[in-house]
Amino acid sequence: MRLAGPPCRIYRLSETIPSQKAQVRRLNSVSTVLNVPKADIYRFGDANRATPVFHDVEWSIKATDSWAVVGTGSGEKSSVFDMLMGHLRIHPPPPPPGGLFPFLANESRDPHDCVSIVSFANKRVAGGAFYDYTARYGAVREEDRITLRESMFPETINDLKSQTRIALEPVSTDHKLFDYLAERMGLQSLLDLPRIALSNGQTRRARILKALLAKPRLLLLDEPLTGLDVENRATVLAILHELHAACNPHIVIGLRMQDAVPEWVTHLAIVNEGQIKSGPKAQLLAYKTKIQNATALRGEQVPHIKLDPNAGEPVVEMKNVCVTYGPRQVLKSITWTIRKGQRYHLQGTNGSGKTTLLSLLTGDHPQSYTQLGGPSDSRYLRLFGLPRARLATPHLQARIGVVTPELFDAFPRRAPGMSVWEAIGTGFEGGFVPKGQDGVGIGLSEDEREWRIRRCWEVLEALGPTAWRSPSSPTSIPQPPTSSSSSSSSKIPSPSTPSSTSPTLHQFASLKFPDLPVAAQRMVLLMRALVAQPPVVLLDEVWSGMDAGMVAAAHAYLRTGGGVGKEQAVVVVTHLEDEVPWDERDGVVRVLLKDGELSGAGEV
Ligand SMILES: Nc1ncnc2c1ncn2[C@@H]1O[C@H](COP(=O)(O)OP(=O)(O)OP(=O)(O)O)[C@@H](O)[C@H]1O
Repeated sequence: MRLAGPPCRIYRLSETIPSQKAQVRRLNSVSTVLNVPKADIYRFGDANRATPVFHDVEWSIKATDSWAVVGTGSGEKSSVFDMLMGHLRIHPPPPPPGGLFPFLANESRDPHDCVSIVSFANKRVAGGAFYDYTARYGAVREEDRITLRESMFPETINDLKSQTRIALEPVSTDHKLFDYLAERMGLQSLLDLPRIALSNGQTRRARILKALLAKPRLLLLDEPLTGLDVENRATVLAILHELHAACNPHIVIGLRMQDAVPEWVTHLAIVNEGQIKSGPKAQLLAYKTKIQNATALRGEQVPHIKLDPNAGEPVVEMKNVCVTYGPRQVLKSITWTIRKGQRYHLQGTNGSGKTTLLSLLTGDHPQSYTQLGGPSDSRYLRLFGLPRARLATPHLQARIGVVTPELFDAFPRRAPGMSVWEAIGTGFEGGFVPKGQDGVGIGLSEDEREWRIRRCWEVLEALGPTAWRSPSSPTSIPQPPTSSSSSSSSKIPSPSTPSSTSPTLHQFASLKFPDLPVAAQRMVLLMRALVAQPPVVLLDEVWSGMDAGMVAAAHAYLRTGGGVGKEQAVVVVTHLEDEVPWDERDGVVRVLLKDGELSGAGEV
């Protein structure tokens, strides 16, 4: 049974939260939010003499200041958030009575309920098993029917079998705050949709809203703007600023080194090579820029290659293609021809249908079957010269290299997990299970097998840690397994060229994919998408969560012709133009999806 939500009325923020002034006064009287005395930070279980995660940290956050933690996604920034969540040992510990969070000294609630985190840099999927991320495109299963509104108030969900209420603690009873935030965040019209139907950016906004409803006193938001379009970035930032200014809750955000620092942030904690430098923004911005430039330069130095956009044969032909869910028409009439050699930047606001459009090409969307196929039909979807319905989905998976946020979240991580080598090797078939003794496939001719092994080493060399890791900061990549029982099940064949024999690459290839920091996992999935040199490559929000050095290495590889060649077509989806490896000098075509129509696609 679907429950009607609370009546919708728009409230002003000042009405929805306790008097700002009173709150700020109360906080000022105990004005220290966070206090880390001069201390070393260790993983739990490490002896005091072990190498600390961070040395000599001295960090204090006053309630009146606004902080951002800036760092790489390779583990260091998330370790700072781990420390703030109490998952690391601080030695010597912050002194009582306040401890780490003096402002909570008189708080009646459990401190664990007072400090919460929402991380977009670091999503880990429970259980690690592969799940069918394409479920959101099809008929929604009963258990996936939970609406966005119900997910905000789980106590309103009925048990599927007994049809009685599940006894849960209310997340929040503050319907005023809920209505206010849902309206401002553009979520009101989505509240009664199944939660799994939401787009990536819509889901991210919903996660922030849910965290705010739980009324933490301190909210840590790691990379809260990832995947949001330009307008939503501004809105979310403005809301966070308002809430933070009212100290309800106090907010600390996490940023990548290459991200712009919001205007209202007054202080930075910059994490680099085992050190946390903290202080006023004005004093630390130059330091941040220096680290950023040191890693980003390589990408800039790659020359532009002007591509001939109309040279290749069509690999995708769409005419008047549409996708509807009941009365909701997401794609109205899409006409688009993608040719070999073309580079597209697909633009559009959150929820405009970009992922839906790409899922038609990959065959993941059931409505891809219902589009017609003959060139004389008034609407059709043809892939590689054939009607989509005549192509088996595994055949499409082998011919389209793809990275999307959904695939990243769903990729199998269950223990003991694939090795990096095996994860890359699955890219030849586009599946999720490593195949063959070498992890590059079965039933191959010797030439094909050798070519595949060579390609794995090529992508590892171009996009592996030797291409992006600073030699002075080796800490962020875990060590390879020592026991034979934990080593990879596929044998890693030696490279044929001496340049690829770096021990670092061998070690990296044998690591377990799930053990890698999230940014490195993203690089591995990019390698997987490129390894087979498929005729079509779809890169949807691949750069989010990557460090500047990784983005630079990936851009350089894609632009030099090693990553993708003239026989391949590439579609990049990102909200930031700077993140597209090619620009107008290379012949990139920018297409915009708006109101279900695609503009800028040129020919029919
Ligand atoms: N089963 C469904 N029922 C109704 N609407 C749906 C369903 N599935 C998806 N939608 C809607 O389709 C729209 C397109 O979603 P899609 O993921 O393609 O957007 P997007 O452009 O990729 O967004 P983002 O930039 O946030 O990733 C969204 O508004 C979504 O809510």
